[in-house]
Amino acid sequence: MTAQIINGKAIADSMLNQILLRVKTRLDQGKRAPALAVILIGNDPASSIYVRNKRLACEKVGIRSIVYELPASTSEAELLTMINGLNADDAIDGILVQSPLPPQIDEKLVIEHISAAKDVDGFHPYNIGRLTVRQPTLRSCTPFGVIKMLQATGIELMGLDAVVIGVSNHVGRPMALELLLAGCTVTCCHRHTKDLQANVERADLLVVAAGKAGLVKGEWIKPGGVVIDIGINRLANGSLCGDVDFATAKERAGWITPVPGGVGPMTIATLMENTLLALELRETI
Ligand SMILES: NC(=O)C1=CN([C@@H]2O[C@H](COP(=O)(O)OP(=O)(O)OC[C@H]3O[C@@H](n4cnc5c(N)ncnc54)[C@H](OP(=O)(O)O)[C@@H]3O)[C@@H](O)[C@H]2O)C=CC1
Ligand SMILES: Nc1nc(=O)c2c([nH]1)NC[C@@H]1CN(c3ccc(C(=O)N[C@@H](CCC(=O)O)C(=O)O)cc3)C=[N+]21
Ligand SMILES: [Mg+2]
Repeated sequence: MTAQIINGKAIADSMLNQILLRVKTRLDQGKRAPALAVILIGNDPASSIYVRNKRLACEKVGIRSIVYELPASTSEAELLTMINGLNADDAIDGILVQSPLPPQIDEKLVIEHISAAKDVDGFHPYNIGRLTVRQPTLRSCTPFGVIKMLQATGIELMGLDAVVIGVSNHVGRPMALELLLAGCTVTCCHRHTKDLQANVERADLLVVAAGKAGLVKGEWIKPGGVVIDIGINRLANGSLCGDVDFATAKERAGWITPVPGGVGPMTIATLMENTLLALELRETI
């Protein structure tokens, strides 16, 4: 069997078109455009590319973006002061601090400092808690983007045996919570998992977010299963790949996402939607 490729880029583009229409409607009604503040600290080349992609997406959908580029030497106190200002600024709807951060800055502290109502990454413990108790508000962009991608593809999630590899706060954990909310039976795998292969082999739906090229062998995939590869790895030749051996996995899976062109564009489209939602939610209080 050869898998159907899930075209995340196309699904994300149609989401962006719908967001643009919603923003235009606001403008026609005399309301203002949403605004996203992005803080980039230091000059990690990958982070610079992602931030540029976020700014381009904002331009496509009519969201005002303000990118703050701060030196790698920025202190934690300086960053927290800047966040205070953005939290208090009524013209700002979303605040995103690009990770990773330099070692002198405690990421947990920074995330908790962002107003939960402006946490368009969905990383704040309040927003993670909302998802945990089945009352999601602002949902983490990558996991929620994966759910939207599966819905757009027409894949029924209720009752599936889902296996998530990777349990980070930003990706793996909220992914497992999203799948639980969607009615899957969820298994979480990590570095201490005894038999990764055995878990993968029984997955109707496999979601991989480890950041290790070649971690999942194509031969492990359950025939006809759904494979979502969140991993982004840059190879020595400059090309990108995921965590799953794509060429072999696609000969067994029913559905599979490519890297690039799979989950990445969905993450960015969901960030745009969250920014609009953050504005709408603040308008109702
Ligand atoms: N497509 C997109 O939109 C996005 C892609 N990414 C990509 O997704 C990947 C994961 O990101 P992130 O969660 O932030 O990464 P982290 O490094 O924070 O977390 C990786 C997780 O994978 C687990 N892991 C690592 N190696 C193994 C292994 N050999 N076996 C089992 N589990 C393992 C780790 O386990 P342990 O906790 O035990 O160490 C950890 O839980 C990266 O490639 C990143 O670039 C990230 C965000 C968005
Ligand atoms: N506060 C914060 N929020 C994030 O959401 C966040 C972050 N920090 N730090 C880094 C990770 C990574 N991430 C990606 C988003 C889009 C693509 C993406 O668009 N990828 C394209 C390829 C892009 C390329 O060519 O490099 C694709 O997969 O098709 C990738 C990775 C968001 N992250
Ligand atoms: Mg991480």
